[in-house]
Amino acid sequence: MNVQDARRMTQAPDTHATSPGYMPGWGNDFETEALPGALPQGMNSPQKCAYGLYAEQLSGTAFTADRPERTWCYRIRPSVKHSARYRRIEVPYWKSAPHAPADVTSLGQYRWNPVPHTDEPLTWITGMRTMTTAGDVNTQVGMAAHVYLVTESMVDSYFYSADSELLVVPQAGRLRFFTELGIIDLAPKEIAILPRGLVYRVEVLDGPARGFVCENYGQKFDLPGRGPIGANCLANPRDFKAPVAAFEDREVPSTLTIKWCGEFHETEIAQSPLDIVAWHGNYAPVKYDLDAYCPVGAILFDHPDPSIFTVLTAPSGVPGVANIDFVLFRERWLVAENTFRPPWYHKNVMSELMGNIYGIYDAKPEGFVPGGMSLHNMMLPHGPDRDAFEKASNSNLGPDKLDNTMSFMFETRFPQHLTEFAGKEAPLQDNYIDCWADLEKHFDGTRGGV
Ligand SMILES: O=C(O)Cc1cc(O)ccc1O
Ligand SMILES: [Fe+2]
Repeated sequence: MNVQDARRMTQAPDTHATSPGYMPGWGNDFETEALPGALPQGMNSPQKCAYGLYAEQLSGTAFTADRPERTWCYRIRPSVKHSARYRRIEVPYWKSAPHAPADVTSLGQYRWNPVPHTDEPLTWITGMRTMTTAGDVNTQVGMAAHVYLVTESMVDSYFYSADSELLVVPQAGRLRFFTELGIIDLAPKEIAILPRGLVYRVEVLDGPARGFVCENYGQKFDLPGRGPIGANCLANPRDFKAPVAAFEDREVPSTLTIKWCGEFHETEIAQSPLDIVAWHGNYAPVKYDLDAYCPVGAILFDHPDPSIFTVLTAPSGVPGVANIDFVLFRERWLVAENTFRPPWYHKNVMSELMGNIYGIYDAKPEGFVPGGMSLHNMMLPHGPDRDAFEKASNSNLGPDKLDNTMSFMFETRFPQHLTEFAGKEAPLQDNYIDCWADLEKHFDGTRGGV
């Protein structure tokens, strides 16, 4: 294809690629071009780039990082070309740490029903509802947990977060993330990571859409070390998919919204910023199918720590203590003998925020419903509800499949603070702690053994 033909192909429709394509592998050094020959070979900064493109680097780690993560982009215009100064805007429901409202207490066991949609049309930006924040966005530690309610596509409107990478966990509906580096379509049972600094717009493919977001202010998510498990199982690198290059050549007045130090700013731009024709590098968005997660568990007795179900971990700088672990409780066989099989009762120095994607969670057969969330904050006791305890203590133990279940946990070393939304507007279950009220005293001091 010659250059003229290739250019024509980008004219109608405006978008060069309308269905996504993906490249497999976690942390690979990818290369991809939407037009042939757009990617310089053997160097990054040629004096003139093919097709009259501009070269621009996106640095996701410091220049001097041991394993730098950066991507070279070949784009129609450099992203510095926008036509207005940044001006502050209000996005009232998207909060950042530190944020601990005085009239909301975070000390407690909390559970919410699914946050319902309303008649209000909401985009990815206006539909973000922060539930908790932890750490400090300015010092780049901690996280925020959000629910998103999205009914409308972003039109001539683009967004990036300078504060964070976003881990997106859909629960209902399908979304398209048209990013600078390509297109990711996302449905429930999949997750995506949108790196810090990457521009995108979000379209509704099948709405309304609801899901969860973990906003990571700190060091990027990585695959956990598998230790004695060895080289396979859990999340395998090849199941992560980065998009192939896709671009738009559209000259329409547009807005670009930036989240920066917890504040939102807007600028005008005369064209679509999604104009990267080719790129190479290892700093890219990815998606992952949670059905590809291969759980490893107890095959004789006892209940291991949930860290065996870690999909991704974001380090905090302290070895073994994560800024965030993303943990998946999916379908699996329970075979442990002579064992209380559900999660045990415990208090944890880490703070556990859980969400239900579908089905029933074994420790909470009632009340923790798809789309719902719970929070067991730092050092606050929790565990199976009364019915789960009685059932698991008395059932005949054969091999048992936990079917139709997918829940997850955002676990952080920092206490999580409820927002006003989480404490006052979201459908908080006021009676949650009653699920433990009927736990009986079984103690009999005259009887040894069981
Ligand atoms: O609290 C929870 O339900 C999450 C959890 C699950 C598990 O299997 C062990 C510990 C734990 O915190
Ligand atoms: Fe727990």
